[in-house]
Amino acid sequence: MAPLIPAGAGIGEDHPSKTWSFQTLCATIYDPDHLDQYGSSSTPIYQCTTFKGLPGTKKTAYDYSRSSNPSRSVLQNHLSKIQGAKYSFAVSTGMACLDIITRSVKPNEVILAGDDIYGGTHRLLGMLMKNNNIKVVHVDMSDQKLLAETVRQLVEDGKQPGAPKLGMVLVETPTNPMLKVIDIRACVQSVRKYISAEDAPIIMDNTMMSPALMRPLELGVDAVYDSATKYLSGHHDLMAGIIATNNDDLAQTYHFTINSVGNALAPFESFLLMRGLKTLHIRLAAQQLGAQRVAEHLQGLGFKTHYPGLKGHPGRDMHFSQAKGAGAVISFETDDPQLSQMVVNATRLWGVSVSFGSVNSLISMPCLMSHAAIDPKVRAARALPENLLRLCVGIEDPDDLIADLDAAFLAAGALHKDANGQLTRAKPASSTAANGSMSAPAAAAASPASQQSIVVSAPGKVILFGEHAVVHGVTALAASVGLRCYALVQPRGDGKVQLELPELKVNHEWIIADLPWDAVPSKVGGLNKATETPTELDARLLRRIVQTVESKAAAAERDHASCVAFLYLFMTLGAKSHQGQTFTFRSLLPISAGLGSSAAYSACLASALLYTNGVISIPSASSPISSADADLVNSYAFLSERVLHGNPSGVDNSVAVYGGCLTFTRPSAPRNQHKSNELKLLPNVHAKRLLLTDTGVSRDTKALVAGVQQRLDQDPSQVNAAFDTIQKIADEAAQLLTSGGKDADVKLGELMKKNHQLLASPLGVSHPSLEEVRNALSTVSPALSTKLTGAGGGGCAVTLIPSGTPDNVVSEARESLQRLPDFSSVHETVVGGSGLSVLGDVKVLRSASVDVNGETGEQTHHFEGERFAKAGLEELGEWLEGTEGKARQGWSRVEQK
Ligand SMILES: Nc1ncnc2c1ncn2[C@@H]1O[C@H](COP(=O)(O)OP(=O)(O)O)[C@@H](O)[C@H]1O
Ligand SMILES: C[C@@](O)(CCOP(=O)(O)O)CC(=O)O
Repeated sequence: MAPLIPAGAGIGEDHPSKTWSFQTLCATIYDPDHLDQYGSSSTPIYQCTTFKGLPGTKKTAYDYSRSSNPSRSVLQNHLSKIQGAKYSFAVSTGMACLDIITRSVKPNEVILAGDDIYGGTHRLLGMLMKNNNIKVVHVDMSDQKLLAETVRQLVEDGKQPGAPKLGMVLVETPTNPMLKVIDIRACVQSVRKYISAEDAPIIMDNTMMSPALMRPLELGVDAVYDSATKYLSGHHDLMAGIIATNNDDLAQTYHFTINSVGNALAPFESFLLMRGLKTLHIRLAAQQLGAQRVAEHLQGLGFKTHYPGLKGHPGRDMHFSQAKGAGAVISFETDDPQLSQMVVNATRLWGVSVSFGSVNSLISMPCLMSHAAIDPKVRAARALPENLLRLCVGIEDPDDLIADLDAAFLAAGALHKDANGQLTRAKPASSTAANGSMSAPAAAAASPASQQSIVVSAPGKVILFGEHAVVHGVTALAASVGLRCYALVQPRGDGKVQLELPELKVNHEWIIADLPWDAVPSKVGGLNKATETPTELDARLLRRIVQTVESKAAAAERDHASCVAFLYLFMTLGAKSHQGQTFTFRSLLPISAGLGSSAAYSACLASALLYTNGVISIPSASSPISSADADLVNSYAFLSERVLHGNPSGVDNSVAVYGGCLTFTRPSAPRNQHKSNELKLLPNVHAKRLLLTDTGVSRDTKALVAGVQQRLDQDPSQVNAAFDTIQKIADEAAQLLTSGGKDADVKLGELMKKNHQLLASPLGVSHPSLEEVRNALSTVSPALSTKLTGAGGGGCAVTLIPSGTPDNVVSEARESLQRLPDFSSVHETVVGGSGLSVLGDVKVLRSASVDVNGETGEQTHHFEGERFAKAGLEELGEWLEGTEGKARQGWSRVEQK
């Protein structure tokens, strides 16, 4: 028969191990009950489920591995030695320990727990409350008086017939993640004053300290558990939990439960844990030294830092009276959740991950990660700052860890470097209450942008003059049109990113952690995203993204480029640790018709990512988007355009972002001496009516731009002369558009025709379908001047409808277009209109339908994500923008420069 409960060390009183130090004990697995027949120097793995033989014989000390297994027995005996415990149990995870321990709490009993606890503990306690009618009371256990009074009250209340009785006390010190210190001896004393261990055992989670630093059984608690996934194993390569107790009854109960439930640690994990334990002492000593250095550095920089090793940490002396060291977990506050997120994103050496205790250093935001299971309101009530960062220091060189943190602070704008190279803390953008915690509404308001749903939108454009020439430094005159692209971003929690493109009939999904993050160059990862934009595409990152996309979209497919641009910006602005998002793009603009659908897509993509990564703040309803934010969106939109188009001029994305009617000149010596893009918004442009005719002939902007470059290389004098003329045309047109005057429309029409001729030859970008449109319309009325717009080669033509044109001429024009062989659609629009827009409060889009939960009476209002993806284009436009008589309120629009 297998041993019911694993025995203790099993060594005689006179064995020298009785005097060995912890360090020696850890490294020495000595177990006379399990001598290996071959004298193997490490304990073999008994990878078997059953053991042969009849019960009761010597051969059959074991029968079934769920009940006991030699690999686990050796581990448990070793654990008993290093914990100074009579009984130790090894199970599948730390949470499994709590599950086993809390199974003895009965319905209508109370578990008294701390108020700063791990999110997983909170979740399990919540489950017990919901399913088992167990009550949970949280109290700040670092407040001795409050704790004693709460215990007294609970015991007193429990005396009433039918009233809930105190059944267990759950303690952890230092707390996770605020590192609050609890006086264990005093806690035991105040609980035992009112209630016995039999009625209410005191259980301690010792994961933050491990037996290397604290032995809670010696301080009087009844049972202790550790997540052995952390320090005890130390390499982030196994999940395990351990329970220890000196109490015979508790040991019997735990053993019975583990055997019944079947969550004992498997043989291979037992072997791995034993291997990790041998270096526990030395690892933690090194980690602790590093943690002290890092904590002092953070405090020196002016961050509110929580670490028991710091002078002035509340309860520090108490901590050192019950523990041998301060551990290697630190938390600190930046006072700004978005800033914290940027810091996390900018670190390189610190792994962004939950958990702690590994030899590698980790950084995390508890409220988004380990403690996300706790409702934000509860977190706020427990004074857990949303901006809190948690560091788990590994065994790396502390100098490297500090240098990496400083670089991340600088990149995120949390620190400034002065002329002498001195680092000083930058004033946080949004500050919290003096104690660093926030009220519930403030916490909700500061909830990370990545958790918010938003809709962004950007218009298409029509180039009235100067397309193609603009790539080579000539001024283009362009205006936004009424047709727009919209993007809806919705948070999700499964670590996946989804890209839904209904217009292209595709829906792709990637696991964020599986994206090629290793290819993100440090110069991109380390950029201060709020002030800097990568100017060049990184060839390696692009290549790796193309490879990633290839499994979903073939290179020849239209969505291929959309996916590559999407992932390029997602990885440039986001982080591997992202919790997940769904992006849905809808385009009211015809795609690939020369109306700038790609630029509108790029502007939506850039702004959606900048907003939801917290790089820029989502404006409150209806307040304008600042021109600084618009500039940043424009620079990232240009990056996306570069992915889509190779060598774009930047005019399209500028119109998509700023809207209105503008001239745009790109720096290009010797044609102009500009140092950066010159963008001039044309004021007071009269509402010119335009017809936009889509020939339906698809073409490729990238190829057409490259074709013009080829002609320029082959015949520079002729092509440059054409560019000179186009420059004059654009200048004159800008004058006419702003000053108006007699015959302005006639003159503008003439200029359009002239510009078209030059695009046809020598630039060579017209197409028979475009010439047919021009002929058809000039036959209807010679007053209708038409030119190609955008890249040409098909796509769209733009026609100026001079003021005073009778309606029947416009209808006739439409009819004649319908008769053309190459014709897709015709839209009437006016020049100008708003640029980038954001709807931060998507609640306004919620339908009237409300679900009421029968049990709780809670109401769920539906934001119709599905409607966004599926609505017809006309319905979508009216839903998002409202109708003429009743425009949708709440949109924030770009301030006109
Ligand atoms: N709504 C959209 N969804 C996905 N991709 C889009 C969307 N709009 C544009 N694109 C991308 O932009 C490309 C079109 O760019 P381009 O040929 O320059 O046409 P346009 O003149 O309309 O900008 C598409 O092939 C696609 O990759
Ligand atoms: C041909 C060009 O001048 C405009 C391209 O516009 P579109 O992609 O056809 O919408 C190229 C550019 O400016 O980047």
